[in-house]
Amino acid sequence: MAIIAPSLLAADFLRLWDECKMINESEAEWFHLDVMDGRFVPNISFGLPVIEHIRKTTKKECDVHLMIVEPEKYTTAFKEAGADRLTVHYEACTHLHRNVEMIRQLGMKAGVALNPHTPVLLLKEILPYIDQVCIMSVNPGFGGQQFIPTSLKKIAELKQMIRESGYPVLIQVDGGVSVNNAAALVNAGADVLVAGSNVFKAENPTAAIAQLKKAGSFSEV
Ligand SMILES: O=C(CO)[C@@H](O)[C@H](O)COP(=O)(O)O
Ligand SMILES: [Fe+2]
Repeated sequence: MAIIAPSLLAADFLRLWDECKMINESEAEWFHLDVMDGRFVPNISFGLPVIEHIRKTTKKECDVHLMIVEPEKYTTAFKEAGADRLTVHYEACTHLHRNVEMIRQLGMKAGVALNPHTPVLLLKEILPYIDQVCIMSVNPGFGGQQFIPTSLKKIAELKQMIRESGYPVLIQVDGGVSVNNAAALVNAGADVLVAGSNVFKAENPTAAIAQLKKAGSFSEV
């Protein structure tokens, strides 16, 4: 059964209270929060003050996806803002091991995200030190993009690597996730489905979350 993590990026920012309430009352387990700095990605989203307020409003796990350069400078600040899970990009870290150790030492779950062009094999040595991998199935920076189909193969390859490693690392897939590809993603090995537009832009977001949950529960393995 996949974990559902709606991404706030697609929410109506003038109605954040209602959007949070909707997530709180839904079947979603995590709240995915995309932080963009206009340097690592060509877009700027939101930062610490928004996360602080989301933290006060939701009991769901706050899963923060940092699309920023030098993420190590802000690890403590995101912990203080209320992040339960903190994901940094492989491509943004020179000292990835040091960064994920710091995240864990502060009591958060540590994640590493991979851009679509980055091979999963590069994560082999870091698997013992992390809790989740975020496979980006679009180029990071924007919501509402088309799912890149080769991501399915990456998920399957990573699943195999994780099985062989013996470490309990979750696979998250982020970008273009919908009820149409949820079952295929879970069958390939995804444990967590992040969905922005397909939840918040739906006519009935609560029902869209329930549909994702249902689609993600049909596993062939
Ligand atoms: O990290 C990102 C984008 O960079 C994502 O978390 C998006 O917010 C997903 O949005 P959709 O593709 O589901 O609309
Ligand atoms: Fe994200």
